[in-house]
Amino acid sequence: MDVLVFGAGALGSLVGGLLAREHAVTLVGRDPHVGRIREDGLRISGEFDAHVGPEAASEVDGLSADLALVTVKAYDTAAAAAALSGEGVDIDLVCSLQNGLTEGELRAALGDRVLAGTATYGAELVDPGRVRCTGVGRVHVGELDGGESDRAERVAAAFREAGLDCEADPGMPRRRWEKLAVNAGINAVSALARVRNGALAEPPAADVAERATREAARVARAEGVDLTGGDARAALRTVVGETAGNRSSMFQDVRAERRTEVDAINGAVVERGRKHGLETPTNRTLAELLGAWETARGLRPADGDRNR
Ligand SMILES: NC(=O)c1ccc[n+]([C@@H]2O[C@H](COP(=O)([O-])OP(=O)(O)OC[C@H]3O[C@@H](n4cnc5c(N)ncnc54)[C@H](O)[C@@H]3O)[C@@H](O)[C@H]2O)c1
Ligand SMILES: CC(C)(CO)[C@@H](O)C(=O)[O-]
Repeated sequence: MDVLVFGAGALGSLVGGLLAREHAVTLVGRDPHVGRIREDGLRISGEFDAHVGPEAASEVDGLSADLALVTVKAYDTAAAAAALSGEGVDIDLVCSLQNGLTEGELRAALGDRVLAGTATYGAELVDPGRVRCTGVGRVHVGELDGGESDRAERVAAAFREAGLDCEADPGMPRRRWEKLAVNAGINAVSALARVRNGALAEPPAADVAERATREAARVARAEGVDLTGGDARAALRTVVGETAGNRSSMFQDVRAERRTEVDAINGAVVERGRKHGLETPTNRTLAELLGAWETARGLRPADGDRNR
């Protein structure tokens, strides 16, 4: 399979680098990472030990692929969608492995070529040309609206050929919403309280996290997804327990003074809830507080366009 990875940062470099052991891969990213990969290949450390030689580019013009994986941060999705739907690029299928609800933007630009994906691998870019796998997880891929899918099965088989743990899932809407509900509970709460995930097992942080997760499950049900508040809270507690020693990605972003994905996580819960006439006060407060911090730090566009 010819695979293009749009957004060769931590996750994209890890997944793309592992796929490059078996498939023709082009990593699309930015210098100095792209330049180093061209000169010396990509080194993968941590849970894997590999030195691979994918193609690397900083533009998609002139590229073609059977599959494009989208691994930019959620707030760069619009730019990814615009690039991948451009005239100079020829892509058959697109699959996001991002956190947050980003498929709407991708589908608007790329139509029914878009598959849903989730990834629970842990990745960290340690230096240009070097990525570390901090945890072996699993990739799930499937139709945005759910159902059996030959094309998702083909993608999953290609991932497995390269030694990645990957399954096609006919229940991607529920899987996406459950992951969103867990991220809604963990990420902003841990980032604002400046605590590792394990601190969300105890009140009062646990109460805030559970409220955010329960609100997300209520919105999911309004969207037609079969996710109870109890199931979502059970998933939250499991992930908090399994990742007790981790700093969430949003806590890491705040520590590094980077823009967070709060708009695509808690903000998405608020916006989808509003469409259904549902109040989501905990998610709204979390999104507003992190938004205020990002604005004060000059990290988000001043015009209020959340997705730029
Ligand atoms: N890192 C992980 O362990 C992990 C695990 C699961 C899910 N995720 C999700 O995956 C997504 C990516 O996370 P990450 O940690 O890899 O982020 P990252 O910031 O390391 O990687 C994103 C990369 O995209 C590049 N990029 C952005 N716009 C671009 C453009 N127009 N052209 C070329 N390159 C561009 C950036 O330069 C950056 O290197 C997020 O939604 C995150 O929540 C990450
Ligand atoms: C599962 C998770 C919350 C663990 O830290 C992760 O998705 C994250 O940090 O974004």
